[in-house]
Amino acid sequence: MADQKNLEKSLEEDRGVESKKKTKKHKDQTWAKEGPQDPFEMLDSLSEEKQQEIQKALHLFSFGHGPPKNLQEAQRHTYRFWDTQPVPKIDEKVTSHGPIESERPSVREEPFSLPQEFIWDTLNLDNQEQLRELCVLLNENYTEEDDNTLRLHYSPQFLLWTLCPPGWQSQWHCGVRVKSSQKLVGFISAIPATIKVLDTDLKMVEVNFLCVHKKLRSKRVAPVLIKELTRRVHQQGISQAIYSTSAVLPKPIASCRYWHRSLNPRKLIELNFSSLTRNMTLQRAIKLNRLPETMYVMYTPDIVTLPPPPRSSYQMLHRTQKQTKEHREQEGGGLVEDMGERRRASSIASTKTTGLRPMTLQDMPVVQALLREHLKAFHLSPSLTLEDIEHWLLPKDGVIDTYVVESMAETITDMVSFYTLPSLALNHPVHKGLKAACVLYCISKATPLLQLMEDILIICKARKFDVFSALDVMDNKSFLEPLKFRMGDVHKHYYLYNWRCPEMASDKVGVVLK
Ligand SMILES: CCCCCCCCCCCCCC(=O)SCCNC(=O)CCNC(=O)[C@H](O)C(C)(C)COP(=O)(O)OP(=O)(O)OC[C@H]1O[C@@H](n2cnc3c(N)ncnc32)[C@H](O)[C@@H]1OP(=O)(O)O
Repeated sequence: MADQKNLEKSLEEDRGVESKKKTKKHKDQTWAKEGPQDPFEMLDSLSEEKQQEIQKALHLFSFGHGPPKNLQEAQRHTYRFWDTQPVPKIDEKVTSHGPIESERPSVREEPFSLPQEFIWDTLNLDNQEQLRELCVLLNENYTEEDDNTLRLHYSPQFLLWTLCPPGWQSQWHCGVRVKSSQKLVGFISAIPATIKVLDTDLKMVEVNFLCVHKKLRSKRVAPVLIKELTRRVHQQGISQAIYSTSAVLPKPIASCRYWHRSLNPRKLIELNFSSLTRNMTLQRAIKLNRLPETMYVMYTPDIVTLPPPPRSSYQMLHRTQKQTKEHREQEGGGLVEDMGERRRASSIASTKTTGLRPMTLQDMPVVQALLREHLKAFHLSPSLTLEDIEHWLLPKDGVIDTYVVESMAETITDMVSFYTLPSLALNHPVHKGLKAACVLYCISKATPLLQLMEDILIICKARKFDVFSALDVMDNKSFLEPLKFRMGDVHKHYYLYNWRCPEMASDKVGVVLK
């Protein structure tokens, strides 16, 4: 409460600062000083009350509020900030590829200025309290919920996974705090990545989690965060970045779309995540989305303990509930050991694929080779070291899952990985939240892709995921419709900073930005 008051107070003070900024003397201290004179600058010279009235009116006409949502809006929009950056213009026809600014930029030593009520703070995510603060900022401000029903809910483990991969740098976890209360009100992050664009490998950063507290919106904070992060990345000698947004900015290199497969149709409808179309009743939706009956056994020491499965392990575990019960009664004691490794294993009664199992540490080199070969087909793809594979793909509870298919010849022929993204249901009388699985990579060399993906859906349903989401990138289009995914409303536009590249179709994209 006290924090809230402080923030509101600081925002009022910020307005005071803004009016001071109208004088030439203070112009350098504006949140963002990037563009030529335009109608927005004229708006700035009006009183705060008048500006708010005009903003409300513009919002009512869905015009000029927030960045454009589609290409038509983008063509009418004046990009005050983006038109000053090394990115192609929105209407530019890009036919060549290469850097936009090839000279090494001179990097200023000092951070960009903030109004005096705010300070920069590099977050230390090893510190539990700071990690918690970041969760709070993102969980309360990252999702734009129109109807207030669902809000993304990032866990500390998820943020550590996305923000601290091999080579991460704490200065790229860039926060803004209110000086007086120390409340975290802004954030932007970068992580290192090597991305192949067409045939060029580029060391760059992936930028994500740009977030400004809801009470500080439309005050040009975002451009300052972006410029400050750019400065910090330039300091490390890196001049390119990749990022994705649902907004249309200058200028997408690819435009992708989310698709969703209902695993729990009743809940998704009750939560307004999906809706019933004409001629579709709830019963029909349930029937339509039904998957082969599943029986899921979690072999963890505290749930059920079994002796080592035989070499052809996962087949043996495909048994009926009755058989499993009998087996449990006969055996008991001992931990699941597979190929000498103590581990938590899972099995599904009705999956079809022989040898489908969770990935382990020993699989890493083969998975790396499989991915490397698979990603060659795309125009935009990451190069992943063994350390990256371990970080990004090795299963972590509630964060990332990877399943592989081990053939009788003991080689890994196929793999599917997906991460977990929970949402919180706000003020819902029955449901607390929603659990989504989001696919990263699907590679099928021996198993038909449709069969493999159906098995993954069965696993996800048994593991209580409510929905399985996929972008229409890589080969995903080939299984989306056959497996009854429905096209979502949200687009994901991909961008490169300081790199010109002709637009590519979504199925040429081999990178999934979290
Ligand atoms: C070499 C290294 C380079 C590193 C940097 C590479 C570039 C990285 C780029 C960042 C990649 C991020 C990837 C992700 O994280 S995408 C996720 C973005 N975050 C959210 O959607 C969370 C909820 N929203 C918010 O927190 C705010 O609405 C944000 C912070 C998004 C904007 O705050 P606000 O609404 O208060 O606006 P403003 O008055 O401060 O600023 C208005 C200006 O900002 C432009 N804008 C609006 N939204 C975005 C957006 N998502 N990416 C880039 N620019 C954006 C907008 O067009 C306008 O510029 P222009 O139209 O006048 O030109």
